[in-house]
Amino acid sequence: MITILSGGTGTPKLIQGIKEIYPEEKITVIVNTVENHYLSGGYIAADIDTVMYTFADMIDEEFWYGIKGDTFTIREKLIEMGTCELLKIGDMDRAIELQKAILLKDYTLTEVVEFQKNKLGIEATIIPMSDEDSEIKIITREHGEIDFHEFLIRYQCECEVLEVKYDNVSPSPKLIEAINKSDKVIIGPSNPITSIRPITTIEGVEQALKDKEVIAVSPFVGKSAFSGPANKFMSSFGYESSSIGVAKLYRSFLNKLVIDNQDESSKEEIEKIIPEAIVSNTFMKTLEDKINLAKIVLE
Ligand SMILES: C[C@H](OP(=O)(O)OP(=O)(O)OC[C@H]1O[C@@H](n2cnc3c(=O)[nH]c(N)nc32)[C@H](O)[C@@H]1O)C(=O)O
Ligand SMILES: O=c1nc2n(C[C@H](O)[C@H](O)[C@H](O)CO)c3cc(O)ccc3cc-2c(=O)[nH]1
Ligand SMILES: [Mg+2]
Repeated sequence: MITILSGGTGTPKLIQGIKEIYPEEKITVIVNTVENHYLSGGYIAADIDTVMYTFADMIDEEFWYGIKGDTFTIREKLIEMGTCELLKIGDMDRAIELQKAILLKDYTLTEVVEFQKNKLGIEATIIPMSDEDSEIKIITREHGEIDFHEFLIRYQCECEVLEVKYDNVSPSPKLIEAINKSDKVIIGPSNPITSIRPITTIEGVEQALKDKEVIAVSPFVGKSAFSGPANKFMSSFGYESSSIGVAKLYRSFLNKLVIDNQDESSKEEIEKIIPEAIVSNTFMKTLEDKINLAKIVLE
């Protein structure tokens, strides 16, 4: 049984490869919940929904959020009536969010996700990192403290990032047990600061990871992330935005780091920080790329 630590965009691509070659019922995914929030009566759990939609083969692969082919009738009517939502939410996606808000009145997020993933025919286990809500804030030079989604969407990540803040939350009931029971833990190429670190800094997680074979895929090539604001977030934490920075951030529990062919020259330096760096193609453009990378992390 394997456990995968996931955020949104990066790890779901790797999951697409893993689920082609590994029994889905033996996969557990622990998902970041740091950005979850209520919006327009629904409960947005962006990274959880991206992981669910990826397993259910309904993810919109242009944006890595939302459901492919979704319509936006409600959004358009809301705008016509003068209500603009920061997030672009499709009608089917909104149904999933509304159902979460309805069920969360009587059930925990862990229970709600279990119910919804079963309804979507998903055999993998999907566990929120916490059942507690938290808020992630970005401290910027230009606008002070702003919401994560304001930073991402309204300001298109263009601010100077001074700090990233999020609450410490308690682990969801099955989190530590999932890590302890797994033969291997895979940290996907998600944003190390806003997707992975919120999981690894939860009480008990780092200790549990130290007893496991942990392999990560770097979300960086050279000094840049493949996509998104990871560069700025790493720098704000004092880590270089590179695979070397990832090795340093995860050094207390990481056994292996998969780095891109273009970073071959960093292998020696990384192996002074963690036991092993594996050099491979880490660009996941095609399903074949994703399967090849999955074979490496499952070895
Ligand atoms: C805004 C975005 O957040 P989110 O959508 O939650 O994304 P993640 O934090 O899960 O992942 C972003 C992370 O993914 C890396 N990425 C994307 N495509 C690839 C790829 O083909 N190979 C590879 N090794 N990494 C990939 C990317 O560099 C990002 O850092 C966000 O925080 O970016
Ligand atoms: O950058 C955006 N991210 C959107 N996201 C993704 C999310 O806000 C973040 O980009 C990532 O999850 C960052 O972790 C959505 C997620 C959902 O679950 C539902 C709707 C959206 C809509 C947007 C959007 O319009 N723009
Ligand atoms: Mg995310």
